[in-house]
Amino acid sequence: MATTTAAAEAADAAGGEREPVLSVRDLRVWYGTERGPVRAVDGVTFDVRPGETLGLVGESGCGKSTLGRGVLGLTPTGTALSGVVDFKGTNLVGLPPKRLQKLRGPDLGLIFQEPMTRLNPLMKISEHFEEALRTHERKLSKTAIRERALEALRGMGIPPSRYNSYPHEFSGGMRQRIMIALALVLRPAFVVADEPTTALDVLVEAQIIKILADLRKNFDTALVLITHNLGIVAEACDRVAVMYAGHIVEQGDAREVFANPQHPYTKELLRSTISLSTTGLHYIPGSPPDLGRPLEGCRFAARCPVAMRGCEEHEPPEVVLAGGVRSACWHQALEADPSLGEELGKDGREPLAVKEISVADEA
Ligand SMILES: Nc1ncnc2c1ncn2[C@@H]1O[C@H](COP(=O)(O)OP(=O)(O)OP(=O)(O)O)[C@@H](O)[C@H]1O
Repeated sequence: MATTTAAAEAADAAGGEREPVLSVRDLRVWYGTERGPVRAVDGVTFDVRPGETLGLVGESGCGKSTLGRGVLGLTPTGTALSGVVDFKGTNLVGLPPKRLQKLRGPDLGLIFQEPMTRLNPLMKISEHFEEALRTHERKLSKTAIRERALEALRGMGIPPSRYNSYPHEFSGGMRQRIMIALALVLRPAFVVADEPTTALDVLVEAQIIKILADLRKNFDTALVLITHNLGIVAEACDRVAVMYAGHIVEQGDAREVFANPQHPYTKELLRSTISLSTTGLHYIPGSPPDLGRPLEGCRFAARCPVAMRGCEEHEPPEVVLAGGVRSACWHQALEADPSLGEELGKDGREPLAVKEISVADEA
């Protein structure tokens, strides 16, 4: 786990949690398509505090990247955004593009998966840093720029002797670390890292995860880390948010959620992970719903091993459980407040026979 900053220690000593750097409330990000809206993010709420790493996990296509880009206002034209993304008191939703552009870099950072598409092959690494720093910190001298850039590169294990090299002269892992250094040289308060290690070998992956964890110590940066790798989340994240079909179904302290998952989807997702104690390969039958269709009820009901009849029609409320974990499942909601059961109707608590899905169905 990452080290605690002096500011975080002071907040702990004062007995309070620090104010979130980013507060997302009921965020919706819908893509406009010919066949109608694709509701990739459909009412999502979470906070990220300074120095905190939030892991965002879930199956492919559940909306993780859209959420990461949506909070930074980096979605394609024709995308509809609603809700609130409060960054240090400013709502980023609906902010004019020019103001958003100004925040990106010095305040808001994004680390992409494919560094080669983001680094200009005709520009030396030094020129990339000069461009980034000149755009946002105009008063810096050339010497100061060089110092800042070399400091950031050193932090990523790139020696100063490579400062004037071109992107193609580096390995894939090194290019990825250069990209991270470029995002961090401006010392942003909030960073989204979207699958930053997917294309890399395990040693480089471990290095990058260590670097991202150290961010907290060095810059007090708040980080949303999008990944398929639950092992990375267990190792590098303070909190975890589990996404399914455009919703966050469970979120809370990473250790707590991994040790004691509450939502049936989280349980299934964790069972699907290969570990040393795995004896057989588990997968979740079926596939997530089509986000291009209006959905009602619990979106996981059709695949949920413990679904009740009412789950199909009625959306489960989010409840706060022991340890501050939030889960949106009727089972936990009813445990917390049995009177909520009225909404499910007469046979609402009867088990829902989940359809056996054959290979032919899925093909
Ligand atoms: N530009 C787009 N236009 C229309 N639909 C899109 C667009 N980009 C993504 N989608 C759809 O939005 C949904 C969420 O996609 P997204 O890439 O955010 O998921 P993800 O969880 O990040 O997936 P992965 O783990 O595979 O990267 C998917 O149904 C996807 O097909």
